[in-house]
Amino acid sequence: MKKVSIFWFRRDLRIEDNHGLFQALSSDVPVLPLFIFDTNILDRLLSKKDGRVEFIHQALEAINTQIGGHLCVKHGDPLILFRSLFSELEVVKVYTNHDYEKYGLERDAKIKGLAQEKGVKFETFKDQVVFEKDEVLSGAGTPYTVFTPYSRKWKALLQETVLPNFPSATISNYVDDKFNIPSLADIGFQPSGLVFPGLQVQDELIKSYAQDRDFPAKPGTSRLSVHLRFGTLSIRSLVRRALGKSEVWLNELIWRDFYFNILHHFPHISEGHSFRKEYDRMNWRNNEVEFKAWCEGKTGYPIVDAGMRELNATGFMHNRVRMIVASFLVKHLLIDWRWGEAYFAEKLLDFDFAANNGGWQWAAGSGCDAAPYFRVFNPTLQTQKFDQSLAYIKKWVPELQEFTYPAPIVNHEFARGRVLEAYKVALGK
Ligand SMILES: Cc1cc2nc3c(=O)[nH]c(=O)nc-3n(C[C@H](O)[C@H](O)[C@H](O)COP(=O)(O)OP(=O)(O)OC[C@H]3O[C@@H](n4cnc5c(N)ncnc54)[C@H](O)[C@@H]3O)c2cc1C
Repeated sequence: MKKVSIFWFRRDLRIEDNHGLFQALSSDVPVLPLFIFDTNILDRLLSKKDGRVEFIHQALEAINTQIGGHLCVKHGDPLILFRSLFSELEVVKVYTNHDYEKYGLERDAKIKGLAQEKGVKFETFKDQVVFEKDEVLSGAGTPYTVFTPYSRKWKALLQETVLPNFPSATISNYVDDKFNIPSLADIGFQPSGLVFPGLQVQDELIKSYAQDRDFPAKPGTSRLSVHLRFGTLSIRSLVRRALGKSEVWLNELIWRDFYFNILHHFPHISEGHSFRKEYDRMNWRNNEVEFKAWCEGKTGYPIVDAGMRELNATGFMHNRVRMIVASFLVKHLLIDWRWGEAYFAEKLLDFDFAANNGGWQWAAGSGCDAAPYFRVFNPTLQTQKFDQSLAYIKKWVPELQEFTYPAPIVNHEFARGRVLEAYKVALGK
């Protein structure tokens, strides 16, 4: 048997500037590039038209074309598949990039254990974030739980570091074998009908990001989140683009690192707990009819309905509107933030556990945020500020002026009083 190494693609679906892939290709041993459609993940998806699966499939086709057909794509349970790969091939080493999520960590520990049993090396690399784990700590050696001091330290560290650019696309030390990629239908999925955002962001957009980013009717944000989610773009390349052009956009990229940092240091958030555990005492109303109205964009609050309809139709929602709909679910309807978190997880193309959980806990006041629970967004004022001409709302709620459009599901002032009381009771204020 010929010796091979395996590079296992996961959230890093690109050839350019890929740390683990670069390390694998730089060794003498030919590399089998591998992707696994993991049935432990796919079997839990509710729709067979899930856009994320289609996005991944397209990214794999692109990689395979770029590397001349050498990409090996499998479908099944990674542990079982690695067991057969280790028996069919003389595998010297498995290379892959770090995963930070609960399932990924447990899966990697099992594969590493199996590799060790078979005498195969298993090594992972930092690729998905700029700084990870214990790299950004306070002077006292503790993790940051508030963004601003974290970002200050992050920026100071960046100044001391040369941000690497791994030339993985320039080395082609792949095995000779060529493979066919299974079709979407082969793995039990169908096209979603969604349009995926492009890979490009113009310098002009980055430069005017600070002025435009809060207005959902404007093309003022990059729409790169799905590419960062699946690694079709390198975070390092985007940080390089941001430097000197927009401090505000750079901060958004740092928020992403920040939430990975929270996930790493506070794993209880992966177990369904509030970041601030006292918030788990909240007594939610959890009215299912109201939850359905929120999901379907039928609350009678146009900005909330527009956001939910955008999400349902495109798999995307503008950040300002994500904050408004999340606040509305939690504060106006008194529905557990975990219900909203789960709905976003099902629908968002860019769904990422760390950012999504962080965003929802921020909205619920239970997260790592200096702003307290009593910030209750007023959807009407938010509309006046950020969609004054109603351009965004009219796009998604065309029946706004018609009698078919529902009356508000709840009165704002009443809801505000109700939620503040509920928080006071829960927190013993
Ligand atoms: C309730 C809620 C849930 C969210 N869920 C997710 C999620 O599942 N996945 C996700 O990627 N983002 C999530 N966000 C953050 C943010 O809304 C999206 O990253 C952003 O809207 C994506 O649009 P964009 O690519 O145009 O971002 P831009 O504004 O162009 O920002 C550039 C990149 O920075 C990162 N980023 C921006 N804002 C944040 C943030 N607040 N937290 C973490 N990263 C950020 C994203 O990777 C984004 O693509 C959530 C926010 C809220 C309030």
